[in-house]
Amino acid sequence: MRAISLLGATGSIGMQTLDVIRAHSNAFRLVAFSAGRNIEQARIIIEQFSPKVICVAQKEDAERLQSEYKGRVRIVFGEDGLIEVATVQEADIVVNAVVGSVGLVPTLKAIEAGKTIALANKETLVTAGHLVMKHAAAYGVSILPIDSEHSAIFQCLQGEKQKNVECIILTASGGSFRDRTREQLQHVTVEEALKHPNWSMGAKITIDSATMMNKGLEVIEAHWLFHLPYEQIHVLLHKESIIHSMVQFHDGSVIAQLGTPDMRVPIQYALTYPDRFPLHIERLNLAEVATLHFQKVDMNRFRCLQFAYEAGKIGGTMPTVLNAANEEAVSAFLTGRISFLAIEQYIEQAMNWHVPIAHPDLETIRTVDRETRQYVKSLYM
Ligand SMILES: NC(=O)C1=CN([C@@H]2O[C@H](COP(=O)(O)OP(=O)(O)OC[C@H]3O[C@@H](n4cnc5c(N)ncnc54)[C@H](OP(=O)(O)O)[C@@H]3O)[C@@H](O)[C@H]2O)C=CC1
Ligand SMILES: CC(=O)[C@@H](O)[C@H](O)COP(=O)(O)O
Ligand SMILES: [Mn+2]
Repeated sequence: MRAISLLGATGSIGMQTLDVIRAHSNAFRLVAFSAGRNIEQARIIIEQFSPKVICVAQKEDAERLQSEYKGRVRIVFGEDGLIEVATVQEADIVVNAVVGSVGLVPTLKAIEAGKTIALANKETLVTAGHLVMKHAAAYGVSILPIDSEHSAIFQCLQGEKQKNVECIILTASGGSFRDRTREQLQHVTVEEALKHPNWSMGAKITIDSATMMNKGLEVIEAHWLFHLPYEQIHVLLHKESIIHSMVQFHDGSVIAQLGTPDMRVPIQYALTYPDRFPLHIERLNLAEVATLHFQKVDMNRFRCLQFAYEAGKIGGTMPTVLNAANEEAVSAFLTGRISFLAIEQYIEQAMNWHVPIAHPDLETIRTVDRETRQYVKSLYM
């Protein structure tokens, strides 16, 4: 029986993780989880899974819940609460499915506590991949990817030697505006941006897919997870999201992982690794699909992807700035304060404003994250 602590249980990845736990209740049990502000959903999860400890974002919500569940569940809140959930003694695996760089410190603390990390929260690796990977190596902890492309690559690499990898190819759907010109992007709405063609996901990542920043974040995530230079990480447009990513080897062989787009596959693989459990999802029928499409990415059309490659290659605190600027700009777009194209404009301005610091420690990362958010806010407030 594997004991799981789940950060971000009320979100898209969180709820699908609960589906997997429910489907294999003989193999997994939920011992702790975190929610943000969705207290109604938190109550349902408490009733179904009877965890030991849960964390919510706000102190008032924690106090209210604690009086409801007195003597049954310990309720904590804020960043200290997230750390408590991430380090709860009973947990073997911590699934990190919160959105944003708020996931960084709980991940570091979970590593220190010796937990296996199943990582969906890509912002953690983008903002401080060097710290996370160094920490994981020092504490002998595995970081298992949940992001579909990285799970695909991880699966393709099983039994392979790192030295034989020529490059990896991340597939990209192109997001909600794949077929629109830059001219047509000027007046797009939040509602249109939130319609991803293939995946049902949280709001922030859906906007990231539309700007292609999602693929940019994934390039940096892949750099850290698979120890590859940026020159060996490629992106290919593939509108069907059936090939989840590929690895090309020095002998010219290309190994790909395919499947219908369903995040329960990579979530479950991270929880069962190195085993595989049955999963009752729609099977891929290639005869029915008949045709798969591929296209070169136009970096001028998808500027955020270009910014991510640049930030990754500069390194130091520049990926922290890329991530923080993106989080702030996406939040401003989602709340109707800036236009869709202003997202990339503010990220570019933040990267031009920042003087990168090499080999930043955690304190520096946190300072740069905070200052970048203030800088981006100053551009539209
Ligand atoms: N959705 C997907 O299919 C995929 C997602 N990912 C990555 O996984 C992560 C989660 O994505 P997704 O599930 O879509 O996101 P959602 O927005 O659906 O869920 C986010 C979760 O984080 C919680 N949360 C939000 N802000 C805070 C905060 N400040 N403090 C504590 N908890 C917070 C939310 O709580 P509440 O709702 O209660 O407020 C919710 O539980 C992201 O990093 C994303 O990029 C990667 C691949 C695929
Ligand atoms: C499901 C998943 O992993 C997302 O990151 C997905 O890949 C988004 O798709 P695109 O960014 O390719 O549009
Ligand atoms: Mn992905």
